[in-house]
Amino acid sequence: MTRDRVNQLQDDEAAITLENVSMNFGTFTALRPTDLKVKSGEFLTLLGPSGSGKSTLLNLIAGSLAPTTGRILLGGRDITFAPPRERGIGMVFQNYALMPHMSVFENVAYPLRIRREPKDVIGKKVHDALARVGLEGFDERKPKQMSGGQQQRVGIARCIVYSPSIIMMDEPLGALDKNLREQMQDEIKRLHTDLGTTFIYVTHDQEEALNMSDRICLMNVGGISQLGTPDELYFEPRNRFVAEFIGESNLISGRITGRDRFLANIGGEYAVPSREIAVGQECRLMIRPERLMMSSPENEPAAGRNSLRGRIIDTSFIGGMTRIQVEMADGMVVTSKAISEHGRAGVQAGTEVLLEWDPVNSVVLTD
Ligand SMILES: Nc1ncnc2c1ncn2[C@@H]1O[C@H](COP(=O)(O)OP(=O)(O)OP(=O)(O)O)[C@@H](O)[C@H]1O
Repeated sequence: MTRDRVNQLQDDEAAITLENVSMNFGTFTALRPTDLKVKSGEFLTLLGPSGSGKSTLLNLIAGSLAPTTGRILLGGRDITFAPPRERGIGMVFQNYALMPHMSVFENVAYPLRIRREPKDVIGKKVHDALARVGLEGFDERKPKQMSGGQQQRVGIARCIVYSPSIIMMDEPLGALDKNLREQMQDEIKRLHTDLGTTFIYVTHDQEEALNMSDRICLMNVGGISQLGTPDELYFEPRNRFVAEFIGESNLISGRITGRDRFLANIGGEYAVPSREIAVGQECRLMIRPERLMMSSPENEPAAGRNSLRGRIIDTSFIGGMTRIQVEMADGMVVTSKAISEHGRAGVQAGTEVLLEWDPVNSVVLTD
């Protein structure tokens, strides 16, 4: 997804607004006071490690939890204490939560029966929903006669059948194997595009979040670490947690010595993108492994580039890319990544190399 697309989603068209929302369980704070605007029509992912507060935030929006402080607005309507059924928010769960004794048709029809829709309308809507998830002809099956992926498609059909204004999915692909997960990621993305509905999606899998989202809300210990597009989080991480959670990163500790100068603690001064940071401020310099260009140690770095010299201590072939670990004379180890080439020479352990990078491809992190 592009930033252009996210910019098209207007801020003032918030589907959900959280103002100062927090959640305590007894003396334990699961969610610190949080502000969040989910834009109408966007695919927003709540990403974070286990225990970071993703499900708590989702349950507050769904109405299965009431916040300790703050307000939750759906469109302009205050729903902070409204019961879940009055919110019109659809949910898809990791464990599918299907009714085992009911057929696929009856499971998907259930939300419409509760809403007392006429029989012929129910028949049409259920078949439309099943067609959208590729389950035509499965009406009479029972959930246990289906694979995990098929059961989750039923879960999704049951959610979209009554056209909720917001669809929330809590680790919906968590129980599926990798290939099926990737296939269903694409299906869910397509569904989001077709429906145009606001999606709020929970996962702890960063690749899934990068692949699917318009924006990612990265959470850590009960708070939002950064909210932004996938490329903002990858290229402009706000702090060390974001830099390490999203993708791989090299972090060099040191301090700022001038407007665009950085001195590493273990020695070596580097050019960095200029930022308003006080001279002397301790910080870390972050460089993504694929930005460290490797070449022969006889080479001189190109003008304006930073460089390190070291020795390869390990390489791992990971398909399209090869990870190369390089140790400097002072013991610091950095990781470089290069496009794999069949039978490539010169990347075996023990080889001396020059690593260089353009300062614009590094980020100074102050916390
Ligand atoms: N009902 C509860 N009572 C007490 N503590 C709770 C309760 N629900 C959640 N917590 C705690 O709140 C914190 C956040 O939990 P939450 O389920 O929101 O995390 P999560 O990011 O969704 O994690 P996971 O990826 O493991 O599902 C955790 O430390 C959890 O133990």
